Amino acid sequence: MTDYDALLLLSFGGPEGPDDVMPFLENVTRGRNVPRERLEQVAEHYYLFGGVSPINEQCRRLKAAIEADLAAHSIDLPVYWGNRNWTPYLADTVRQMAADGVRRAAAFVTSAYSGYSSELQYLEDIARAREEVPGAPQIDKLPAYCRRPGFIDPFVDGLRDALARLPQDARVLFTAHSVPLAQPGRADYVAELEDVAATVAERAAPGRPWDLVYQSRSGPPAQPWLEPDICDHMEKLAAEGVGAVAVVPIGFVSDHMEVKYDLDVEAADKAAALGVRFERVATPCPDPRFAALARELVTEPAGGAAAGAGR
Ligand SMILES: CC1=C(CCC(=O)O)c2cc3nc(cc4[nH]c(cc5[nH]c(cc1n2)c(C)c5CCC(=O)O)c(CCC(=O)O)c4C)C(CCC(=O)O)=C3C
Ligand SMILES: [Fe+2]
Repeated sequence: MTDYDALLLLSFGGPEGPDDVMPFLENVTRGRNVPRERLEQVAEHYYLFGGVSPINEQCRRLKAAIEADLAAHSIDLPVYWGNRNWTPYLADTVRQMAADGVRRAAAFVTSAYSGYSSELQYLEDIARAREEVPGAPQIDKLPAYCRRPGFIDPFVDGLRDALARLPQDARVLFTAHSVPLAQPGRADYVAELEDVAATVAERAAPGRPWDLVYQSRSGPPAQPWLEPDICDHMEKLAAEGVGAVAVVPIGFVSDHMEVKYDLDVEAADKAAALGVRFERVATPCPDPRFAALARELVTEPAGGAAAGAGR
């Protein structure tokens, strides 16, 4: 049972073709102090994939999987999809929800953690979109879900499988998006990442050494961000004689560009150059347990209460 009359899948958005790439990057970085040089580099990552971000297809599949899971549990709840940085833009989705008579929606965000980029910025998106739309529904963001089994269990299974393919001395590297040290909510974000890493390590590889590393940093070089960077860390491990790594992208719910490029291309190439075997564990999003998580959160009595937006 649920008090809500709609579920909103809220995501980051991504380009759908080469002409979308620069306008998308300008949307993402407006007012955010990211050097032009960095934007041009990141644009190349998207061009390598035809200018198409994997995140949109992931969202379409996730929406379909959530709809199928709700139907299988006889829960009659329409699912909408809106993004921060690209079509379908959140404000347009909220306008459609209002036109359809939605009064109270729960938002499931494609980020599992607390902190500014992962949670607070999505609350700002919701507030801004509601301001733009007369008669907008109430929208409660569902709580951060990084400690829930629907998010953790697929990583545990994936890490066990990866380690089975690697030599006994393989090191486990848990990786997440870096953020500036000065970012609001950074301490909560790091505490959750450490907790998730420790939980997954304990269950999939008890006693084996592991490290938490960061990736995809941007911003001016003089600004301190969370470290160590995954590539720098692999260099250090290689020098210490580590010959294999199992890389667990705990910072991501699905195969975003940071996974498909920054890990599968950049970090994998780095590992190859160092002579280190590299196995990247899958993200949870294609797993049915992850789609079920949206239903679990929206049907829990406390579901929307933990982090309300726009009451
Ligand atoms: C913590 C975090 C997450 C995880 C939480 C979540 O999932 O929301 C995340 C997700 C994502 N970040 C994404 C893309 C980008 N992020 C950028 C820039 C930035 N990210 C930051 C942090 C995070 N980002 C930060 C502190 C910046 C600096 C500028 C700013 O303070 O905003 C830039 C600009 C270029 C660059 O600097 O790299 C791009 C293109 C995509 C889409 C990828 C795709 O297309 O598949 C996704 C899912
Ligand atoms: Fe980002």
